[in-house]
Amino acid sequence: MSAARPTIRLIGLPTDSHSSFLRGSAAGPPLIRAALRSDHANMAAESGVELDADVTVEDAGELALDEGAADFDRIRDAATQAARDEVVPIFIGGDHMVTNPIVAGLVAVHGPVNILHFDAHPDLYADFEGDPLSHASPFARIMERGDAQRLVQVGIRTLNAHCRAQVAVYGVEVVEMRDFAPDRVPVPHAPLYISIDLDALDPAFAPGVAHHEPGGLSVRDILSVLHRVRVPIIGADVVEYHPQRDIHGMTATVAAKLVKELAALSVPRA
Ligand SMILES: NC(=[NH2+])NCCC[C@H](N)C(=O)O
Ligand SMILES: [Mn+2]
Ligand SMILES: [Mn+2]
Repeated sequence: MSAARPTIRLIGLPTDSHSSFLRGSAAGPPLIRAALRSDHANMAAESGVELDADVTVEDAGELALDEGAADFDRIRDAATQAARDEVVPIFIGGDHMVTNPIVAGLVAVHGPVNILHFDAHPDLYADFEGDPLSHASPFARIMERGDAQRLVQVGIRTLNAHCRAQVAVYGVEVVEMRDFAPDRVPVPHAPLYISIDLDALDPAFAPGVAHHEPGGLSVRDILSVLHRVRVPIIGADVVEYHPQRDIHGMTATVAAKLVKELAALSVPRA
């Protein structure tokens, strides 16, 4: 990666076969990509970093997935290849199972990473409905492999007894929604990976998700935390966009805004 001008690699992950309750996020990636390139906006992040000008955007399209067992390896290998190519991968989901193989792939190059995770759910189930690769379990798999030095979770508001026990077992740092303020979030250092489940947002800001959980974050809350990141990220994902639950594409626009702000975090801060 050139010190002067980093490259991000946009990778769509059209998969929702490990979802619970509702499927539909597999249709998300092209709609988020279209919202990112819509003429209603421009490519400037709020920091002033401009995609295409200050950050090269390499769009890899959708990864070929077939809902079979090989999908895990395909996603993991795409993350590893991006790291070896010295580009910053930004994955567009698809459901939250994808973060499990993504982190496995990045760790192969970077070693154990620090994760900043926004979600209504801790996604730490030992397994969910019998599926260890469930979108409700990615961070249990990551923590049990030792792939994370730190896992900081923000916006959590669905902790049941099982997940509270998992938090304790894995030493997860949780900023629950009931305690949230942007400056209360411990922003980890490098190597930093950021995962955003759109249901971290209140349904008023992001109706286009399966799991509507009231009392969530605002878009500005998430941006206020992202703007406190001081190290260039090694990768990120935005997941769980469900087009069929959206209203006038507003959640696709929110997802695209987050992709743009995440891409800007590939640039070292002055
Ligand atoms: N990433 C998710 N949507 N997790 C699924 C949540 C599972 C279950 N409904 C719960 O509330 O604990
Ligand atoms: Mn969630
Ligand atoms: Mn999630």
